[in-house]
Amino acid sequence: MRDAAQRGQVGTPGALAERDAQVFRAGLHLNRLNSEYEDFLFGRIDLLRGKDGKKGPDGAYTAVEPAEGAVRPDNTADIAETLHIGRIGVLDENYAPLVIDWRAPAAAPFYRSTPVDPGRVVRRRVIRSKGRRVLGVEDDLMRPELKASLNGRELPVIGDGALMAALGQARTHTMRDIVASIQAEQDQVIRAPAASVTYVEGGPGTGKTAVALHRAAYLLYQDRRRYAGGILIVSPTPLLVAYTEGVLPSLGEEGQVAIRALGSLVDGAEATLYDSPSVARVKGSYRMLKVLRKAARGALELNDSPARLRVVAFGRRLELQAGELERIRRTALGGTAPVNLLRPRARRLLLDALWERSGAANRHTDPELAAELRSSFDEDVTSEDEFIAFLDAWWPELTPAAVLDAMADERRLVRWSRRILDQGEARRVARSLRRDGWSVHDIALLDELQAILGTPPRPRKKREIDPLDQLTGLEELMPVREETQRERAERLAQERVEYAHVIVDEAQDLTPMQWRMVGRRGRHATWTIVGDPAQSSWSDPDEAAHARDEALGSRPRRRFELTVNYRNPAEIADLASKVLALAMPGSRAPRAVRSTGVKPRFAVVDGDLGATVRAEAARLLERVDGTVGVVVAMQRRAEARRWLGGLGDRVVALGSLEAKGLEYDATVVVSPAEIADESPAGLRVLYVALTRATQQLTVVSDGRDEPDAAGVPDLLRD
Ligand SMILES: Nc1ncnc2c1ncn2[C@@H]1O[C@H](COP(=O)(O)OP(=O)(O)OP(=O)(O)O)[C@@H](O)[C@H]1O
Repeated sequence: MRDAAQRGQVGTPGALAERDAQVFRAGLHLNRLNSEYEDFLFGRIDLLRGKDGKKGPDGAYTAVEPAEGAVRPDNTADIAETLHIGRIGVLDENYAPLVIDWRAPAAAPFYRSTPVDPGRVVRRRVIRSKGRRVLGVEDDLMRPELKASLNGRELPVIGDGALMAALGQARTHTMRDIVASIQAEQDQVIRAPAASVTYVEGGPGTGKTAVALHRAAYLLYQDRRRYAGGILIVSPTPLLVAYTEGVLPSLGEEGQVAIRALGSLVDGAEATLYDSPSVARVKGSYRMLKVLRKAARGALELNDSPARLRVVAFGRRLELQAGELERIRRTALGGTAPVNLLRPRARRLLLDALWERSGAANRHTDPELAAELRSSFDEDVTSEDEFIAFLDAWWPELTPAAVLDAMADERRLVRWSRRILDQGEARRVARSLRRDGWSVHDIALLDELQAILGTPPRPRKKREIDPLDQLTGLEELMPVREETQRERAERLAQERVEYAHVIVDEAQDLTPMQWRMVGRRGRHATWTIVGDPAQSSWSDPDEAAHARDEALGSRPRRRFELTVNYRNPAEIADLASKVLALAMPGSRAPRAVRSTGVKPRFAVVDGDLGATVRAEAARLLERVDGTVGVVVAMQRRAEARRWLGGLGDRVVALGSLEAKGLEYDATVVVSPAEIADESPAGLRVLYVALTRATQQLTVVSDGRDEPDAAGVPDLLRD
C-alpha cells in the first residue's frame, strides 16, 4: 500500500485518481482490521456437500440444502466445507474467504440453521476469545444423529451450546452484542429487506433491542452509501441509550448510527424532568395539538402587544385602533400556515388598511399612476422607525420555548385550552411548565411548536471583502464558492433531521405527540418498529396506535413475532406472567429458555422500608457477580438512592419508568401495589419491573401489598 501511495506516476490522471481511491479504501480496511475487536472471529460452521457447486460473491458455496448422497445410508457423512464467521470479512491472497462477515449471505446458515431445519450445517461452533487468546469454545450439533468426519477424523463436540453460555454470563451496565449467538427467528428480522415498515412484536427479553441494533449494522452492510449516518434509533430513556451505545461500535460500526432518547430528539433542548402520570397523559395526547395551535397564535398578543399603530405618510398622521388591528391579525392568521411565516402577510394587510385610511386610493384613476403612488406610500410607511418597531412588537418572531413559557400562565392556558382540556388539567399542565427545565413530554411539544411556528428565511449575510482578494481578483470567485458551501451546509443540516431509516425501540411507549415528533424525522424513511403492547406505559394504546399509523402513512408492513425469552429464567418469567394475565388478559408470555432452580424471594417490610430494601439488595450483591437493580415507584427514586448509599456501583436504584429495556443479574422490586397504583398503565409498568432480572428476583412488600403468610403480595398470587 505504501508503495502504491508513493508512486508518483501511474499512467493517466484517471488512473492516478483511481489509485488514490484504492489506497484510501485499503487504508480504511486495514484500520478496521488493526482495531482491537473483542471476539474478532467468533464462529465456524462445518457443512455437508451442497446440491450444486455454485459459489457466491464471498467465495462460499451458495447451496442451502445438502446434495443427494451427502449423508450415506449408515448415517455417516464427510464435512465438505468449513466457514469461519467474524465481525468483518477477510480474504486470503487468492481472494478466497478466510473470514466471512457475519452479515454476508454465506453467514446466514450460521444463524438460521436449527436441529429442526439444519440445511447443510452439521456443527456450529462459537469461539470466545480475547485478543489472540481463545477463552472457550461452545458447539451446537444441528444433526446430532449423524457421525460426521472431517479429513478422515470424527468431528469433536465441545461445551453445552453457545446460547446457554452467553445467557448465563454476569451482566454489566452495558449491553453486549449477540453476534455469536443470534437465533433463527431473530436473524429473520435482522436480515429482513429494508423497504417500507418492519414491525416486530415480542415479550420481555426476546431480544428486540438486540435485534434492532444488529439490524442497523446489517442495513449499513447492505447499503452503506444509503445508510451511513442516516439511521436513527429512538430509545425511550437516556439510561437505555447509555446501556446500548457500545453495541454498534463492537460490531465495527462506530459513529454511523444516531441513538437518541425521546427526550433528546430536539437539538438544543434536553429533557431532565418527569411529569406526573396525570400531566403526562394530557401532554402526550392528541388534544395538545389543538391547544398548541391556539397557544402559538395567542402568544402573538403577549409582550404588551401595542394597542394602536400611528404613522405619518404623505405628510398625514394615520392611525389604526385596537379593534382594527385585531381584525387584521385574525385575517392574517386564517388557515394553517406557520405563524412566523405569516408576518409578511400581516404587514401587507396593515399597509392596505393604512392606504385605505389615507384616502389616497381615489386620487388617480390611471392604474399605472395609482400603482406608483401606492408603492411610494408603502415605501414611506415601511421606512418609518415607528412602523418597524410596531411590527416587531405586534408580530414578534416566536420560538417554541417562548410559547411553552407563555403556556405556564394558568389563566392564559385555561383560555387557550377551553373546550379541549378541563380546567384542572389546564392548571396542572401550566404548573408543570413553570418548573426549571423540560420534561420528556415537553420535548415533543417543542417539536410540534417548531412545525406550527416555522422558521422564517434569514436574510443572507454579505461577506466582507478582503482587500487582498480585490488585488488578486479572487473576490470574483470567492462569493460563488462561499455561497454553494453555505447552501450545502444548510442542506446537510436539513437532511440530518430526516433519516433514511428510523428504528423505534420500545415503540409501545410513544405517545401520540411523540409519534408525530418521530414521524417528522422519517417522512421519506423506511422503518423498523419493535415493541411489546403488554409493556406499554401509555394509558390509551388505541390512540397511540392511531398516531403510529399516521406517522407511518400507507407504507406496507412486514410483521414478525419473537417468541423466546432469553433474559428471565422460567422461575421469574412464571411469576411475571401472573401480572401479565391482569394487565393484558389473554396475551401469551414468551417461552423462557432456561431455568436456574432459584425461586423468587418474597420479603415483607418489618418497620423500616429503606432498611429492608437495603438488606435485600446487599444480600443479592453477595449472590450474583454482576449488577443489582432496585426498582421503585417513580416518586421514591431519590429516597431509594439514599437507601443504597455506600453499597457500591454494582447496585442502582431506578424509578419504574426508568427500568424500561434494562436488565440486571438480580433485581429488587419494591411494593408491586405502589407501582401498579401509580398510573392507569401501572400493571403494565409492574410487568416491566418484574422482567428485568437474568438470575434472581426479590419482591419487597409492605402493608398495601397485602402479603400472605409466605410474603407473596396479593397481585402476585394465583
Ligand atoms: N440470541 C441471543 N444470544 C444471546 N443473548 C441474547 C440473544 N437474544 C437476546 N439475548 C439477550 O437477552 C437479553 C434481552 O434482550 P433484549 O434486551 O434485546 O430484549 P427485549 O426484547 O428488548 O426486552 P424488553 O422488551 O424487556 O426490553 C439481553 O441480555 C440480550 O443480550
